[in-house]
Amino acid sequence: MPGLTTAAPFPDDVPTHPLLVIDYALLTANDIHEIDRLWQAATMMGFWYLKNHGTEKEVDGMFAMGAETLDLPLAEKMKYEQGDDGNSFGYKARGTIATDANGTRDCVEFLNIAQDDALSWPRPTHRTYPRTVNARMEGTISPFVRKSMKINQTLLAIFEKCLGLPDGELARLHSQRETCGGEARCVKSPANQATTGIGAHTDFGTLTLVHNRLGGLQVMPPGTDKWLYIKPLAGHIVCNVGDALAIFSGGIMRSNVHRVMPPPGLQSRFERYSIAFFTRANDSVVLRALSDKSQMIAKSVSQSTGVDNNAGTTSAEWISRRIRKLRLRNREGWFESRGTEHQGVGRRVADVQAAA
Ligand SMILES: O=C(O)CCC(=O)C(=O)O
Ligand SMILES: [Fe+2]
Repeated sequence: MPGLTTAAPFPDDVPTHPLLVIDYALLTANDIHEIDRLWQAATMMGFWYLKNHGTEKEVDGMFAMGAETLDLPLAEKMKYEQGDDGNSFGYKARGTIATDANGTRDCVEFLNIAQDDALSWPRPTHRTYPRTVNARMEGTISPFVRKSMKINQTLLAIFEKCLGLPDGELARLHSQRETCGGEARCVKSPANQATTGIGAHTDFGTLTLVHNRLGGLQVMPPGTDKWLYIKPLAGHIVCNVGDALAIFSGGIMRSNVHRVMPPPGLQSRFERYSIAFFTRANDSVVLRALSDKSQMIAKSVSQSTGVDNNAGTTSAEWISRRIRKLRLRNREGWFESRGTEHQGVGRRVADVQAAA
């Protein structure tokens, strides 16, 4: 099954970044030491591995669903294309978004399924999907979405405490009573590529869960200008903080730059599939530091001179703007796709590309 077999081992002669491995079972058992390690990972690097999460069966199903769907004829997939207006849900064809400021075309295609559609199935909340998605909605996609939401709710409940926020404050911004931009994604990169799959970026939302079997995901650790691979570890999720959480926390939590390159070594000869789940705030939530709810956040904001922690837009506008500006048809606005330019991330990405 595509994406399920390790086609070739991850090479041991490429530079990798060793993320902290966090044990989900220990987090749910309220283990103080593990919570401390999670907090360290979320604030210093913004990325960590998560083990013992109990979603392996659903993840296998998602790889199979993604491969079935992305193997459909292009004409069939194009009926569901996300378009140039900033919609995230649906199919994104290859070569439609820019991987850098010069407008270099991406080489990946992906499928985004809205969390809200998976939860309201069989009634669509946002849109409809190809038949291969519908066939697996009940048995695979909805269970995957529910389990991924549960994991992120657990992580957010921990972050609330660490940030000195009242109980339920982050949960309230991610309520199931209102629509949100949360989505499940399957990304497919063709074999034997020489160019960037997904350009340097930070994620738009709150938290991201990534399931990888082949390498290709890279991070640039803070304070460096080097791209390092994240080695896929069997059964481990790669988790990362997105821009919305960095903003809510007044910059205490880190939304780190990453990108997707062709898999390293012999792995490059194979198609690469990855599965991701993006937790994003409710559409009407205004992205701003929660200074009025936490002294710790207020202090961080007051100490960070020159950093504007208010995006000044709602979550829905923020996501829509960034997706719209990534599309090649709207190329002139590429820098506006960066999102956290007000925090220096946009400049950091630009510097990286200028130096490359
Ligand atoms: O495919 C991956 O490993 C990561 C994908 C990613 O960064 C994204 O879709 O935002
Ligand atoms: Fe990402």
